[in-house]
Amino acid sequence: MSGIEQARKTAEGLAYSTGFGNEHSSEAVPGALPIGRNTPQRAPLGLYAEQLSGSAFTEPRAHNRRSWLYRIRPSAAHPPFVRTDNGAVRSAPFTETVPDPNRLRWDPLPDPAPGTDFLAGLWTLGGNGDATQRTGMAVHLYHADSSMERVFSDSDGELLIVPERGALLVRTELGMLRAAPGEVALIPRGVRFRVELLDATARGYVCENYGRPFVLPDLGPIGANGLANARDFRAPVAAYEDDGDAGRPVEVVNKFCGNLWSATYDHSPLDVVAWHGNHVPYVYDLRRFNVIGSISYDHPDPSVFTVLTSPSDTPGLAGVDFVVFAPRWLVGEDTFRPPYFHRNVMSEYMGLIEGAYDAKSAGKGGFVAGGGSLHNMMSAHGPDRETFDRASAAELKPQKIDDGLAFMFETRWPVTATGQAAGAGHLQRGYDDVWEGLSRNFRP
Ligand SMILES: O=C(O)Cc1cc(O)ccc1O
Ligand SMILES: [Fe+2]
Repeated sequence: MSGIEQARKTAEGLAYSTGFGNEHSSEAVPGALPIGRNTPQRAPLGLYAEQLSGSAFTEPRAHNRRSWLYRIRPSAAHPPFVRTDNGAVRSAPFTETVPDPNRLRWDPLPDPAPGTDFLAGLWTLGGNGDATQRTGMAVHLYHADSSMERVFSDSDGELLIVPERGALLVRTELGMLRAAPGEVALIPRGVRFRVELLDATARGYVCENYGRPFVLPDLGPIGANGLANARDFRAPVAAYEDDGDAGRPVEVVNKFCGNLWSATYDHSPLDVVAWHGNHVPYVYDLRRFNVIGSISYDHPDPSVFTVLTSPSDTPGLAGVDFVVFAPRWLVGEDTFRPPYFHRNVMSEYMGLIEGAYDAKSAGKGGFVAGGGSLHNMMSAHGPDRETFDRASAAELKPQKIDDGLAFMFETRWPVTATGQAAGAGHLQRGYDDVWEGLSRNFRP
């Protein structure tokens, strides 16, 4: 059986524990999870107890995040990490280019060189903030044709993985997740994981969130239900790798304050037999998103499409929001239905998982799946000319938008491109032209 077939067989039978932000618990071997205490004098079955903290010990209960892991070897037993090649990974602060007020758009990444795993194929587009201050975010893309054999963890932030092509099997310390295009997977800060490919190639986007962990947005007058529902988030159940007494060499790569560091362990660190807690990875199917929109007139702001938000200390002001443009009905009367022209104090990176986006043409050289656009703070954007002309003249019958899945990472600070993104061959030259020819129609 090929590696891909084996991984697919494993992924098919995955079990999950549901809910968002709740306390989960799981044991892969009966009796592995201590009952009634976290650190018994001797943990069950000869395991080592370890706490993994995603928040300061003293943060309010509503923000407090930690998981207790019961593992075959303690994480502390490892050789020194040494710097390794950062590849195409860049981190905040982003200083390779100056922040650009222009609208920018990229075609998809070119195919990866043979033998590229998820980590080698991680390519940073840009970002903001400072990884050492736990502020801001980075936009990465990835392309891969090989499963990781090494293990990765990110001390700088949580990783929201948005597959666009190819399903992934993500083996984490807390268990396995399957994430296919249309789903998103989140790996919390510090959790070690390995990405295996379930298809021949994989491609997608990653939001690295240096700031406060993503949570579900408040619903206000929407009420107790809607948008992304908590019960549709799936955390893994415990699953562990046991290399026996002899062990085996496993490379572990850690992203720390912007650089990659590597150590070769004598065993797999994915050796957690039982765990409980709320600092957990999860997967969410974007097709489960309950879309709320206008049923009278006008185009609502896209904040109604927020799946996850990373709050700042200012109420309503997110470090970064993850927003999805999912299939929905448009029924607005006397309304220009696609996104309006606008200039936004927040900065918008948009990607396309499949099909088309209702503000942009999707043809070659347009906004295509795997590509992305960056509309930085206050930059003027909105429907391209083709969309404006079509939507201004359209007959306003109820209309189902179900030919695409787009998303946005919307962030409070401008996104500064990396040198490789600003100079990329796949940066579209002449993006401004999509707004050319919007004719003067003023007839006083
Ligand atoms: O620019 C975009 O396409 C994203 C967007 C969508 C929308 O429906 C309203 C505002 C907005 O920024
Ligand atoms: Fe916008």
